[in-house]
Amino acid sequence: MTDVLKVKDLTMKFDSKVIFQNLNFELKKGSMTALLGPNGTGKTTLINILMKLLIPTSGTFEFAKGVKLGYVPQFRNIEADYPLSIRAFVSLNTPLIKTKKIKERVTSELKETHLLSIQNTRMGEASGGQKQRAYLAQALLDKPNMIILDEATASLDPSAKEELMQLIKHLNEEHDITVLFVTHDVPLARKYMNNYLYLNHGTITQGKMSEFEGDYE
Ligand SMILES: Nc1ncnc2c1ncn2[C@@H]1O[C@H](COP(=O)(O)OP(=O)(O)OP(=O)(O)O)[C@@H](O)[C@H]1O
Repeated sequence: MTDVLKVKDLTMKFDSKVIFQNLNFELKKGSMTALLGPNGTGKTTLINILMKLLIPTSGTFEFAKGVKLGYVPQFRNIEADYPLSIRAFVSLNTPLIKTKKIKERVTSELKETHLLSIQNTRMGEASGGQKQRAYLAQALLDKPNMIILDEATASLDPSAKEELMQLIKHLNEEHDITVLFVTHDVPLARKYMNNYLYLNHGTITQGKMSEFEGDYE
């Protein structure tokens, strides 16, 4: 399998505080990788670097040619009175003038994320799982071939978690989307992911999810 991402000697410091040092890892095309690690070890910092929102102190990273990255944040700050429908929310980043082609893309992603039948429900009234799938649909509109999910299951109930993970599995298996999933949920990662990156004490360990024995203290 080819690499979609190569990280070499990546170091991040905030002033003199070292967050991590000399990280080296690769992600394979079509893999499903959990990025695990205790609170505050730098997972979000690493993702922000990969998304080019932060510049690392030193080291390099390179995505393979043709990699198109999608980012799915954890849903939050959607108040009960939030006025947009699920469909309008998913369409937020599309051009103002909605051509037939754009409308069809939105419909197709709503269908893919099991939201089509409730597309007119207000986001404020939607369940946590529905809101989270709306964020996923938004990211899928750009047709990414790799997605990064940041704690996307963190505040969902067990059945909404399973539905989201099944959907991610489907995207991986049927649409060949490479997955990097930031999570604290080790059982869920064991069930759905095949590899892990464990970020702790400023270094990273990589291996098979079935063999993961991280220390979360
Ligand atoms: N802009 C910044 N300036 C200074 N320190 C920062 C900055 N951003 C993050 N940090 C520090 O870097 C460390 C890593 O933070 P980060 O949010 O990346 O951790 P995390 O592993 O994602 O944590 P969590 O699991 O709680 O989300 C923390 O100690 C944090 O306080």
